[in-house]
Amino acid sequence: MAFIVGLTGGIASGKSTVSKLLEKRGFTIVDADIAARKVVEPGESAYSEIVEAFGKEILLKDGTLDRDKLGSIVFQNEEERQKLNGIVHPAVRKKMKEWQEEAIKAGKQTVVLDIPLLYESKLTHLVEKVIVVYVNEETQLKRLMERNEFTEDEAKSRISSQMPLREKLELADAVLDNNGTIEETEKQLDQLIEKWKLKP
Ligand SMILES: CC(C)(COP(=O)(O)OP(=O)(O)OC[C@H]1O[C@@H](n2cnc3c(N)ncnc32)[C@H](O)[C@@H]1O)[C@@H](O)C(=O)NCCC(=O)NCCS
Ligand SMILES: Nc1ncnc2c1ncn2[C@@H]1O[C@H](COP(=O)(O)OP(=O)(O)OP(=O)(O)O)[C@@H](O)[C@H]1O
Repeated sequence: MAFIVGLTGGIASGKSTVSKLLEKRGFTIVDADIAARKVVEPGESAYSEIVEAFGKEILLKDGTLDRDKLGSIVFQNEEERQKLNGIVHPAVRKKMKEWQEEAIKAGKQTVVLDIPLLYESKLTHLVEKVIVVYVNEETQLKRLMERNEFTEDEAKSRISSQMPLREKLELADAVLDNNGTIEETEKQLDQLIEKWKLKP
């Protein structure tokens, strides 16, 4: 039976960076953010539900979601965000289950579920161990602002829409401290792969 590992953290804490390092080592990643983009494509059921709930003004000229516009709505307003989550999350869970089953059928010994909201969405029952990618608040804010070219307010509104990252530290089975260089994170990751005897 495959070993299912949860990978989480906070926005811009380095989950995708760690996922790429795991992929380089042959591990299969099932990425919630990728699933969340897939299930809102035109023609998918979540797409029409989102248009119905938020109106056509959250669409671009080509009919796809205006992610910036929808983001600015939902990260300023908890109720709007819960409305979007209620539409997207069930479809994301279904898509991730499909991808996980495909990986298991292909004989993978480990499957890593990269889920930003693993704790917020109470999904720890889906995994056997949880890795939290940790950065301090200052580093998180700086990297998020730099990556997305957000103002401080835009970045803070996204960060505050999640459980505080330091609280996730207490819940983790393993923590990767990503405040340093990527090489330093990579070293911690290789030690963890060894400790947990993870095989791709
Ligand atoms: C609001 C949307 C359109 C903004 O798109 P955008 O391209 O700007 O961001 P992206 O999807 O790449 O997410 C970036 C990061 O934002 C954070 N985030 C995204 N959605 C949420 C949310 N509903 N609540 C808290 N944090 C979130 C996560 O850390 C995620 O890794 C998009 O994030 C979305 O559809 N969110 C709802 C689905 C969701 O909750 N996805 C997160 C994991 S399942
Ligand atoms: N150790 C590091 N040193 C410097 N920059 C880093 C480090 N780790 C990640 N970054 C950068 O910080 C930003 C956020 O990293 P990443 O995208 O991996 O975070 P994430 O947790 O996947 O974010 P999200 O929640 O949005 O998916 C990226 O621009 C990435 O290149």
